[in-house]
Amino acid sequence: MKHIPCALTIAGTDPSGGAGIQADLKTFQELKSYGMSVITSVVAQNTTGVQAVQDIPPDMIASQLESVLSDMPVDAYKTGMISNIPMMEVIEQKMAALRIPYVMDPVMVATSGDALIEREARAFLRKHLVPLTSLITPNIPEAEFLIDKGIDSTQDMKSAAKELVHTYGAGAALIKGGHIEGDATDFLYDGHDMYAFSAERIHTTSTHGTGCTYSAAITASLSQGIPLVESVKIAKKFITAAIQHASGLGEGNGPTNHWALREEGVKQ
Ligand SMILES: Nc1ncnc2c1ncn2[C@@H]1O[C@H](COP(=O)(O)OP(=O)(O)O)[C@@H](O)[C@H]1O
Ligand SMILES: Cc1ncc(COP(=O)(O)O)c(N)n1
Repeated sequence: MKHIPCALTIAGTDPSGGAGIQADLKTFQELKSYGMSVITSVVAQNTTGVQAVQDIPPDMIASQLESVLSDMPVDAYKTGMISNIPMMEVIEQKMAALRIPYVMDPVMVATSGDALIEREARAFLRKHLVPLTSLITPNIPEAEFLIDKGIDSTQDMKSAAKELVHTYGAGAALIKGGHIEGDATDFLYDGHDMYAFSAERIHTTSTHGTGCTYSAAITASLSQGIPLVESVKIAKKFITAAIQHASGLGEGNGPTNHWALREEGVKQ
C-alpha cells in the first residue's frame, strides 16, 4: 500500500477557521498531506480578536498525543500556541525522542494583539523546546523576545536567525518579515547558509493566521520528504497566494484563502 505523508499539528483552535488548528489542517489538506491534530487550548476567537481561552489539561494533551503516536505514522509535526509550562513539559516528554522534522511557530500574540502565552512560559519554550526543532519560524516581535534584542533592519533579522541556531540550538531559523517596512522578505538560516524568500508586500488587512498557515505549509512539505529550503519556497508561494486572494471575511483582520494556490493552478 502507498504511504500517505502524515503531518501533525499541536496547537490551539480558531472557531472562525483562519488560524490555529483549523488553518493548519486546511493547509495540510491543500498540500496533500494527511492532517492530524492535538489541541492545546480551545480559543474563542474570530477576526476581531480573542474572546476567551480554555486551556486543555496537560494530561489530556498527553492522552491525545498517545492516541496519535500509538496508532498513526507521523512524518513531520508543528507546534503553534502552547500557553503554559506544564503543556510544554508534556510535549517535550512525548516528542523529544522522535527523529522527524519539527517546525515550531513560537506563537505569542495574535494578530489582534491578544497574548496567547503566559509570560514565564516564554523562557521555558526557549530552553526546552527550541533545541528540539528542525525549524523555528518567529515573526519579528517573537524573534525579539527570543533573543532579547530589538530587530530594526534586515541585517538584524539575519543576525537573529543565526543567534537562534548557534546560541539557542534551533535546527534552523526563519525570521518572517511581515512586521517590518518594505517587501515581505523572510530570512532562513540553516546553520550554514542564509536564504531570502521575498514577495511584494500586499496592502491588506487579511493577515489573521498567516504565521499558522505558513508554518503548516512548511510542515506539509517536510512530511513529504522535501528538503527544507525547497519546503520554505513552496510555503512562501502558498502563503503569498493565500494573502493575495483573501476573501475579506469577518469584521476585523480577515483570514487568508487556503485554496488560492489551487485556483491559481487551475487558471494557469
Ligand atoms: N502584507 C503582506 N504581504 C505579503 N506577505 C506578507 C504580508 N504580511 C505577512 N506576509 C508574509 O506572511 C508570512 C507570515 O509572516 P508574519 O505575518 O510576519 O507572521 P505572523 O502571522 O506570525 O505574524 C511571511 O512569509 C510574511 O513575509
Ligand atoms: C490558536 C491560535 N494560534 C495562533 C494564532 C496566531 O495567529 P497569526 O498566525 O495571525 O499570528 C491565533 N490567532 N490563534
